[in-house]
Amino acid sequence: MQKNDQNDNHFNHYSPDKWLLDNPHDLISLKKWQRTVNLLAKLFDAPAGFLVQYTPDGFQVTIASEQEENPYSAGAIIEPDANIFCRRIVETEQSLYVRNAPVEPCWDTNPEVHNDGFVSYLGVPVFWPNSQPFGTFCVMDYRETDYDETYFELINQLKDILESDLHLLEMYEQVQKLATTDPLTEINNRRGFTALTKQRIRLARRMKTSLGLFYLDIDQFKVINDEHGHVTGDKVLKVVADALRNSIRNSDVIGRIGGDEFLALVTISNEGDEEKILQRFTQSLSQLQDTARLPGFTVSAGYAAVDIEMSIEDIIEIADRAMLAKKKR
Ligand SMILES: Nc1nc2c(ncn2[C@@H]2O[C@H](COP(=O)(O)OP(=O)(O)OP(=O)(O)O)[C@@H](O)[C@H]2O)c(=O)[nH]1
Repeated sequence: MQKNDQNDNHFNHYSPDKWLLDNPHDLISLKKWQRTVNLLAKLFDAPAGFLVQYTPDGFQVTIASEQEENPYSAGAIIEPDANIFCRRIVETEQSLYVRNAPVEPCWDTNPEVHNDGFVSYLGVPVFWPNSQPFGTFCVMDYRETDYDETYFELINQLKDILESDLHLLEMYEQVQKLATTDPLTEINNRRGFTALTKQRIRLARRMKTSLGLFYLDIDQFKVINDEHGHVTGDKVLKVVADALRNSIRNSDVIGRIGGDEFLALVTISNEGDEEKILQRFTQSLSQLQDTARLPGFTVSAGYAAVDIEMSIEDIIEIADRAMLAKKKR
């Protein structure tokens, strides 16, 4: 079982490793970006303007100016090791102006030059707010060009518009993360868990998959706090969250919904999966408990098969009752 990927069971729509086009969001107006890229091409009297995103998978055209002479459209992906102009920008994090590429041997293997026939390129790096490169904002021409200082200012001004949108997106992500994450264990809080669970139930309805819900509660947690102090109590909570993380799949959802209460929504593919998950949890918990040299403690777990017609609150109630029935006192 692989370590759980925070991106999948948290609300994390954006990261420098994901294509922005695959994660459309109301906050970003792609129409506005389209107008900005069209304007860039128009002001430069260039046949092609682009906003290009870079990820380890390569370069993706996020926006392409809408002109007949432009051979690339939004969504086009170029291999990460292709000798394209944008790659140089991402590597150096510097602007690049090539007036006449065919006379520069370093561009001989650039498909934009030898396949598409582009001659001139001007591009600037676009950054995420954390200073990681998002990609490039650029214009290309089939003719040799001689842009003056005004053009450099212009492309940088237009780029600022795009970067301020990326900033807004990042701030939104941060606020959403704060609102949905338990700061101690860094797993979902009740709000985050409920919202993600609703999504997963909708998906299960469509895909006709089965889900189950675990309700876990640490036994005598008050006594741990009273006898060993709150710092140890906090460590116990973190270890329980880590053991849960280690026992589930990427697409499962875990959360801390109260002081010492946890929930896990899991996909059930085969009969008996729930017992295997619980076994993995118990094993991982005991290992982590030993490593962290924590006082011995146990966790009671209740399980309910999810009836997708029921409300989440009712399903939680059933799992809670199952947990209480097993509670070690
Ligand atoms: N260290 C620590 N303790 C917490 C936190 N949040 C809640 N608690 C404590 O968790 C304890 C929960 O106590 P109870 O609800 O009585 O649960 P319990 O002692 O595990 O009893 P049973 O569930 O019946 O086994 C309370 O003493 C809370 O003060 C936290 O973030 N950190």
